Amino acid sequence: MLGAGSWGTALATVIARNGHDAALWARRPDLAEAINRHRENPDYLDGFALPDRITATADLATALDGAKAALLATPSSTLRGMCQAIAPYIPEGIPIALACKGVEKRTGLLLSEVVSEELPGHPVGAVSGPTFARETALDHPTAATVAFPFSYADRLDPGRSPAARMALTLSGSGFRPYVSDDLVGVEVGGAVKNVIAIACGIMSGAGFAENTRAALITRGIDEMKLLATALGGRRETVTGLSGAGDLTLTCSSTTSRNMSLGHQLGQGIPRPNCFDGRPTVVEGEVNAISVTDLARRVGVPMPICETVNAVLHQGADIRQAFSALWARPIEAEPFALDLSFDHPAPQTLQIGGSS
Ligand SMILES: NC(=O)C1=CN([C@@H]2O[C@H](COP(=O)(O)OP(=O)(O)OC[C@H]3O[C@@H](n4cnc5c(N)ncnc54)[C@H](O)[C@@H]3O)[C@@H](O)[C@H]2O)C=CC1
Ligand SMILES: O=C(CO)COP(=O)(O)O
Repeated sequence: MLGAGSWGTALATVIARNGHDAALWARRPDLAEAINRHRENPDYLDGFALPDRITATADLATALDGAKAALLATPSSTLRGMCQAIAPYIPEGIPIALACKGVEKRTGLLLSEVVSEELPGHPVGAVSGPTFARETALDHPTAATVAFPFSYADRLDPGRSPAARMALTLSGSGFRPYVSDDLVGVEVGGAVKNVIAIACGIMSGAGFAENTRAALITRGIDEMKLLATALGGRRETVTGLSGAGDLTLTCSSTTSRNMSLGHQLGQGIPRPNCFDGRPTVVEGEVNAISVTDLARRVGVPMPICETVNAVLHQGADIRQAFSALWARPIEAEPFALDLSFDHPAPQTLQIGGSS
């Protein structure tokens, strides 16, 4: 497990609890030492006792020595550098699963494409779904999708496919994996849901409530569907755990860092003061840029993601941006129906709610 943040630690716990040895790579030697000494990750999952089969190390060669599979659980923005760093040590041909979610900012590549570019010759997939780290570590009933493209040989013998083997490794009392061959659909869901969660947070922080959240979730699913299908993924995948499932979780409470960031911004807290000024991984923040860039490139309208990007990165005013989002010309649902008729002038939303 490459990355000893909250998610890497939780997934390593799932694997170790299932009776496998899990090497957990931490960037900082002092954290690796603290994990081994205290059987706890004090920085990212404090108060939770780690299984004995987890061994932390800050040395990549040690972490990957004899590995049967590798999971990448560092922030998406660090992924290419991580792949380059592990290239000399990763055993030939082992499956690599992404546990991080996003689209690369500079290139607009899906994270699996980044891994394949840097580490050719490995099956590359993803583990993605509605999975808060602490609940997963506590073995709360949790379900997620394990997605790898299926080769012809995998179809003939699915039980030996990388997806099935990864799913079997993760499958335990509380953790229930599902298997998919639609990696594109799964990755798009994981990248987009964080941006939509920021939108939900902004609106709740600004004083709006459940109608608004349900609208953003539902229209967010539509944005996911359009991007996934434009990139060759399947619509049905977007209604699964890695799409609608994760979107629902992430947009439901400020346990989500993405929802929480939006909520604080919606309350008028300046970005530098959010999370009390602590640096926090908020994937939707950087992915607001990469997702909207990618959407424009493939010609897909994603107005919610565009609005979040405008607020976070282009200095747009929350009230004006979200008013404009709500006042867009009437559209058809589903999107395919061709509509055109006169539309009234945009109205301004009453941020802070109206009584
Ligand atoms: N926390 C959660 O509930 C879940 C998180 N994820 C995803 O997992 C990924 C990691 O997130 P968390 O573990 O939650 O973050 P975290 O904030 O708990 O930990 C971040 C980790 O990344 C490491 N890191 C930071 N900068 C780095 C760099 N330049 N190079 C290498 N490592 C670096 C940190 O040392 C730390 O181990 C994200 O993509 C997130 O969306 C996915 C599912 C659930
Ligand atoms: O991806 C997650 C849950 O599936 C974690 O969401 P946050 O990064 O918003 O906390």
